[in-house]
Amino acid sequence: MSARNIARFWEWGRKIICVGRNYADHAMELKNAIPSEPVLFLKPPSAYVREGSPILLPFYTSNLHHEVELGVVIGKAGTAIPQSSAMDHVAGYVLCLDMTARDVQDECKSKGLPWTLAKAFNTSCPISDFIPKEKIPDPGSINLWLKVNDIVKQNGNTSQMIFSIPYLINYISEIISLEEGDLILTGTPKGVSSVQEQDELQAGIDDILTMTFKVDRKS
Ligand SMILES: CC(=O)CC(=O)C(=O)O
Ligand SMILES: [Mg+2]
Repeated sequence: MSARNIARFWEWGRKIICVGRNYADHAMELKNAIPSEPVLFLKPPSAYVREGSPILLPFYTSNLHHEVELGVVIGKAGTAIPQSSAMDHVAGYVLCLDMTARDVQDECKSKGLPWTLAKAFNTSCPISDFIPKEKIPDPGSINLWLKVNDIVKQNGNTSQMIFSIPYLINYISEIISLEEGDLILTGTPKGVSSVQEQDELQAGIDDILTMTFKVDRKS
């Protein structure tokens, strides 16, 4: 049996832990309070979708939003990982979209219900190719951008994150042990907007990588 390859971590079926409201400008555009602690939610591994396959519109939403985010791929397991050694647990990064059925999320929020239907549906986590850690020496200072049909919608820098990557690894691993192949989505900057069937989403990290996805309806 061949050894597992971290560059194909999405095939391992590990956890996807998402951080919400980690950029003040995005929290404010949705009229949410600036959090004093990270806001966490989960997606299942069935949320992954790779370039070449479409993002499928769930039948129960009429307001699907894009959220471009930096994803941190865990390379070494740990519990209660100190901030000082947190980066030793990182294998690399991916560019991610946290696709969100905003109308459904708003309804869940108003009823005090979990965000599962809004955030965890099939294809709700499009991801790029794996980026080895060495290619991003300072993940706390990179530009993330996203265009819909060639129009720029999001353009933010990870320096705007409220909680840094070492802080998030420490905070999460105190509550949920991290395993090799887990992915942490670190939150989105402002500019989220609605996408429609047949839209083309292009996103990138500086001059490091771009990715393209089409939105489609399940046939
Ligand atoms: C309000 C949200 O959907 C939170 C979120 O996912 C984020 O990235 O911020
Ligand atoms: Mg998000």
